[in-house]
Amino acid sequence: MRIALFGTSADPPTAGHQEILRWLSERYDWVAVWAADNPFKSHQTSLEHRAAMLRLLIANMDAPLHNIAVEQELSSWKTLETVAKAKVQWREDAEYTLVVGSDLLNQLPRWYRVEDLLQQVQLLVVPRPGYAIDESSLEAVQKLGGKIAIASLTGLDVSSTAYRERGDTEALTPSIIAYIHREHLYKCQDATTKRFQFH
Ligand SMILES: Nc1ncnc2c1ncn2[C@@H]1O[C@H](COP(=O)(O)OP(=O)(O)OP(=O)(O)O)[C@@H](O)[C@H]1O
Ligand SMILES: O=C(O)c1ccc[n+]([C@@H]2O[C@H](COP(=O)([O-])O)[C@@H](O)[C@H]2O)c1
Repeated sequence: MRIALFGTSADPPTAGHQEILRWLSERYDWVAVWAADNPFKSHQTSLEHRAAMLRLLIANMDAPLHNIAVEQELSSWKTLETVAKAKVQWREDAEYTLVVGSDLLNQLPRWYRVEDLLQQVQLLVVPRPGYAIDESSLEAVQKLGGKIAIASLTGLDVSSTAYRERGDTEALTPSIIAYIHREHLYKCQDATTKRFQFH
């Protein structure tokens, strides 16, 4: 069984995450996704809201995809811990692929006990506009034991930051926009979005 593990800050989840999930679902037996904290970032919304938005993102995908699940109990800021939980949930001998965007390649060597982590997973890097995959970053991760594959998909040119900082609703799907309005999240951005709509 081939399992894709995809953790996200989901602050908020974007159309970019959705596209990656769709792509993974066509290639892996099971796609586990969860909202998590990232110790290298601050988050603007509670983990509970971020997990709820992630569930909505998946529930509202065009085609019903029966092999994607929000496995929120896997969530930990230490991905090593997430993998340990995954191994309890599925078999020890399942093949685990950790999915990250190319923007994380430079951060990865600073992750918690990264060598232990890289021993237990394959790494799939999704190219992201603006974050070229350079040889030296690849080599650094390979030296730590990383078994790296590059996805044939290039991610959309969107980000959660683009929404948080500029109110870029192009990055979001309609159900996430509705949830943000209903729950009064990201207040400044919401005001910006409304102002743009009126002018
Ligand atoms: N458009 C994208 N293309 C490729 N990878 C992506 C894309 N969006 C997110 N990812 C990857 O998905 C994972 C979760 O991303 P994250 O939730 O941090 O989104 P983000 O848009 O990068 O957020 P932020 O702008 O807050 O940093 C990371 O591995 C990230 O590299
Ligand atoms: O294990 C770590 O040390 C570690 C450090 C930074 C990020 N992560 C995880 O990487 C995933 C992607 O993070 P982000 O913020 O880019 O969405 C998410 O599951 C984080 O918990 C994990």
